[in-house]
Amino acid sequence: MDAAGDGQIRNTLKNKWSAYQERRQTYFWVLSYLKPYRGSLIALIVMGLVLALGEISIPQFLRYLIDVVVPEKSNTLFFTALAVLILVLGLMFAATALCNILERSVQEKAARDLQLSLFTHLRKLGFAYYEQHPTGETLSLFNHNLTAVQKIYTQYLPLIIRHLLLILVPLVMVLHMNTKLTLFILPCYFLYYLIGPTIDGKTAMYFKQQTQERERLNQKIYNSVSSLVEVRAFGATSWEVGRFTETYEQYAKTRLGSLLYRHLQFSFRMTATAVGVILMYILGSQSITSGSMSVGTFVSFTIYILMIFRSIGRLTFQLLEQSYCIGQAQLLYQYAQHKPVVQEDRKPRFLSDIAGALTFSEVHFSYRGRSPVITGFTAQILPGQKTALVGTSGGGKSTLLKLVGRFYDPDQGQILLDGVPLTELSLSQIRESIGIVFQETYLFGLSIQENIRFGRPDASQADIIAAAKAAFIHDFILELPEGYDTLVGERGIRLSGGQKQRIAIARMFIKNPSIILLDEATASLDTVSEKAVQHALQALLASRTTIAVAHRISTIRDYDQIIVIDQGKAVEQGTYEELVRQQGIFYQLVKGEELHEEQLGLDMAIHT
Ligand SMILES: Nc1ncnc2c1ncn2[C@@H]1O[C@H](COP(=O)(O)OP(=O)(O)OP(=O)(O)O)[C@@H](O)[C@H]1O
Repeated sequence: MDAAGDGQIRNTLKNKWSAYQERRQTYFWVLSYLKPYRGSLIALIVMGLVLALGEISIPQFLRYLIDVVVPEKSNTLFFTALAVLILVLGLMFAATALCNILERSVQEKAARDLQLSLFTHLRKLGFAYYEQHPTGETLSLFNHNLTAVQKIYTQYLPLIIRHLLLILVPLVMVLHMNTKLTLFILPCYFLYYLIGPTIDGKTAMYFKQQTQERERLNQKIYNSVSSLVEVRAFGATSWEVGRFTETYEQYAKTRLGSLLYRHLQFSFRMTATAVGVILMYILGSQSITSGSMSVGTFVSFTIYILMIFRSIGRLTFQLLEQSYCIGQAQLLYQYAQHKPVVQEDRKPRFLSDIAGALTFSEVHFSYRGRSPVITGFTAQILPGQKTALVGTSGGGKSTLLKLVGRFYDPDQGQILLDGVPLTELSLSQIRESIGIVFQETYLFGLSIQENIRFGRPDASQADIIAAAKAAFIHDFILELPEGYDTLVGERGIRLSGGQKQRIAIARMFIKNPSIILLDEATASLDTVSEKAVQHALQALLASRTTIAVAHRISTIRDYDQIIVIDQGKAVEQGTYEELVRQQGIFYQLVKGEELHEEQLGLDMAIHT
């Protein structure tokens, strides 16, 4: 074999080894959530053993009944055997009930702990994770993959031990009863393994594909629901339905393949079992006629053999299912290993009071694997000063806001808050002292009151009303059918973009941060709504440090400083008047906007 072939084999082996290692780590990671419930697990295993021993003892009773009690025609013996049988069955019944209760409780608790730790992790991953991972993918992880992990907890671990026992003990019994017959029959069952592994491999492959297709389908459903309005507005319903059907067909195809191979698996296993059973009856009847085996022994032999076949079948099925479930759990494991892009300092600093001075010193930043977005940005923002960021689209304005909120860290350079690098400050203090108003406001499907209280959960009713008044939304709220208790969102009333923005501003009043970041907060509003929101914003921004990404230059005339950003750098800096006087890029932007507004006015005049 040549060196290239050698290298290929080595690579394949290496890949297989690392895949095995990851599966092993995933399995132990899933099991680690069982640690607090060790006691219950041991009880489950003990109960499983009782059940298995009970099952194993029943054929012995039958043998005794057929070979001893029936020929002797003794009532005493019959009733004694019956009483013992009832006792055993009663014990088995109690053990089954206890097993079920314990199993449920362990499953629920471990799954709850896992879910909780994954949710906490999702919060830690924060903004950067949401930006890079589609919501459908995360939903699928939390629904489908989590259910698969729950299965590992419940059925498999205690059941595997029970089935192992139900194979080994009957095996010893049948070998002891009739070694020759056992050695003839058992290999038949393993006929399955001549072709079984190929079928198993195909089943696993289809199952994996099915999972991937299901994820794609979930994402598609999520996108379709989210884009319902746009799709209708564009009259693109048939295009959307076509795309949906295509994704669904692909999913259905892999699901069918997966089902087909599962059925094949089942049928081949049944055939192999049937061959064994037929052989057992032929050879067994010969042994009875020749007198080398009693009828009772043959009956219990048959039950033990069937017990072995059934338990091997179940065990293989469970091991396979477990292997699929580990495949599913792997995605959750990978997700749990995701490191947040922003890590809190081991000993974070906590400032007693935040004045709100921000310093950007030679900041460089690029999104992972992308070309640089911020390329040496330097600026100074004094406490309470209002700064606007303007510039061409894609210049890095929103990215700078994300860096101030510490959703990402600069690759080089520093951002300081009141003279302390953001990286040294406690993350919770940064989040508390910064308020962000986005272009789109998300309102929870709760009352208006709760939506405002979101800014500070311990706020009183009086604080909420004061905040709503400050945001010029109080009068509007009072006109609603249930005032502050009116539900908003999909199940409640619909609010206009401007009304939502003013609720977001009321939230900020309640939160009372020292720094406000505005990301084109009024860009999508009409002129009337914009005026109302601007009014509320002016009140909010008074004496707070503000950085606003401005869409309309007319809204930032009174700002203390305007920074023009081009390709991640501050290229012009000054007040509105100073920048206009410079006649540089900002001057061009102002002229462009004036021209645009003139054009708009002209168009309106023509149409009216
Ligand atoms: N999460 C992200 N991952 C990768 N690239 C991103 C991400 N967010 C933004 N970018 C890219 O970074 C560059 C700067 O984007 P940014 O949104 O900061 O610009 P902007 O000046 O705010 O633009 P606009 O005025 O159009 O909102 C763009 O090229 C954009 O495609």
